[in-house]
Amino acid sequence: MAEKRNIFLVGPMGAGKSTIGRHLADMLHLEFYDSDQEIERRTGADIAWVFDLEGEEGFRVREENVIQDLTELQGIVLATGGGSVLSKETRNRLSARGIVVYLETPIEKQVARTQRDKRRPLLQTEEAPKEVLERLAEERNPLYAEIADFTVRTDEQSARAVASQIIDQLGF
Ligand SMILES: Nc1ncnc2c1ncn2[C@@H]1O[C@H](COP(=O)(O)OP(=O)(O)OP(=O)(O)O)[C@@H](O)[C@H]1O
Ligand SMILES: O=C(O)C1=C[C@@H](O)[C@@H](O)[C@H](O)C1
Ligand SMILES: [Mg+2]
Repeated sequence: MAEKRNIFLVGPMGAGKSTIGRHLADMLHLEFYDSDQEIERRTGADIAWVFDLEGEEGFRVREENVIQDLTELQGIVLATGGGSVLSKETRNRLSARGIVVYLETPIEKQVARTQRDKRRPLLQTEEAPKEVLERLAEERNPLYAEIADFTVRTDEQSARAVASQIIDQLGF
């Protein structure tokens, strides 16, 4: 049987990877996975707890392992964690095992979309969320772009409309 293709969504916090990923999977009849949710399922703890107990370093090891396992599957949509691309191993895996879509959105939108949700430990600091997001963007945006097959903006249309646009660009 022909190999079923995977779609991997990358991009920063609040870009809409989890939300758009669910729509995409529904529309394409593919399985949906989210690396953050998978870490929570495996540990029985939420992301904030994992950061508290194991630090960001421990979280990144778990994230790399989860993505390693999930990229063995076929016919999935995977919403990756915003910092997962920091791992070269993960970037290589994503590039090799599926079509990588970079979801891009302005920092102001990221701030608005993440401000009511306290589940992102990197934004629960003294530093203003906008500054944290700008700092992360500087380091990570080139990494998202490096592995992206194509990029889609998520601030101009609804999540469902973005999913449709992605399907058009995938050509299947
Ligand atoms: N056009 C849109 N596309 C995607 N998400 C949107 C859109 N408009 C509003 N949102 C909202 O933005 C919020 C953040 O989206 P989501 O949690 O999917 O981001 P994420 O990229 O998965 O972030 P993280 O990396 O932190 O997991 C959600 O509450 C979602 O409903
Ligand atoms: O951008 C990041 O580093 C993160 C994004 C989220 O998806 C989670 O993986 C976690 O909150 C860290
Ligand atoms: Mg998410």
